[in-house]
Amino acid sequence: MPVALCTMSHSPLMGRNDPAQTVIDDVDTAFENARTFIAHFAPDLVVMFAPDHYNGVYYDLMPPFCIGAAAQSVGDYGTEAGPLDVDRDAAYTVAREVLSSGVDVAFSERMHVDHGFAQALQLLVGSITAVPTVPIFINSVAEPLGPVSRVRLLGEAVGRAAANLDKRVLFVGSGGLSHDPPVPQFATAPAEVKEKLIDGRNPTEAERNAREKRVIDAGRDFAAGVATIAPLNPQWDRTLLDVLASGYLEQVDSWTNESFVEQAGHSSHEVRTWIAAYAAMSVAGKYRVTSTFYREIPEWIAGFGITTAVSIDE
Ligand SMILES: O=C(O)/C=C/c1cccc(O)c1O
Ligand SMILES: [Fe+2]
Repeated sequence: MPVALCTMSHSPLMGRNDPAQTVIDDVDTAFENARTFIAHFAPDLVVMFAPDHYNGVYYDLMPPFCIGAAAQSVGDYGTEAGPLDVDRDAAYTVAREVLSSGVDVAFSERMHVDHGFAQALQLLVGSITAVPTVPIFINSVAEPLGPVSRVRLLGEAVGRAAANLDKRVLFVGSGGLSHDPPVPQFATAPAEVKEKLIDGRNPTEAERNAREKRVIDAGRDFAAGVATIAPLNPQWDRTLLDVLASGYLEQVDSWTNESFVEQAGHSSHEVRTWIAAYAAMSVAGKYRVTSTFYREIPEWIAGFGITTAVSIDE
């Protein structure tokens, strides 16, 4: 069965702190093209790699990776809340293959997910229930992180599992590229924030609003050039896009986690989701990137990219 790929940056600041209309139009066109690509491919199953931002997964138990056999969207930033349409059988099959490959992955019968999953599903396929999905969480914010080579191996193992599903599988990666939104760091957070990072599930409406306002304000300041967060790095972003398109994914193995932060900001670790998706795609053989959109969008605190790819042998 054929496989295909779509990777995209997400940003909850879309629609909340927007850039010029011409930029929005370009992004809308790129998403329209991605949706057309996906509709043409007609996936039976979406296997989605995405991070969390302390909305669903906390330091009370922080796995590097987690496969969901059932998942609930928390509905942060106005994204769709409620259960995803998870293909439980496929999730178990994928988990068995990944574990037997020697990549230790957590497994959940009630995974909680945030805008990292929900926004991507809504933008690409219309809703969190539009297409059966296997959600795979990749920790991209909570130190300590394992080496990025493990993410590549996770992706390959998922790709092998997908090949045995007898389904048209679309791999999706949601996150990145260079960006440094004000997501708290455990090591430097004050005690009361630390507690929320350990066990912050079900915040009050006031708590959620305050948190979201802080990020929206940071987007405004960043676009105005007065924020203290790290700059976007379009050169780093383009290099990553080139590496992913080249098919020689082992190149990322030598990239240290420190180099991600230094060059592209703390949340650049979210590109782990893209690396996993491309690695999954690589299992089916050579692939061709069929579209690439890239734009620096400070208002959304994002080096913002969207790519699609198909197998060459398809
Ligand atoms: O509020 C958060 O936790 C994260 C917000 C954000 C902002 C910009 C780009 C992203 O990928 C984000 O997750
Ligand atoms: Fe994010």
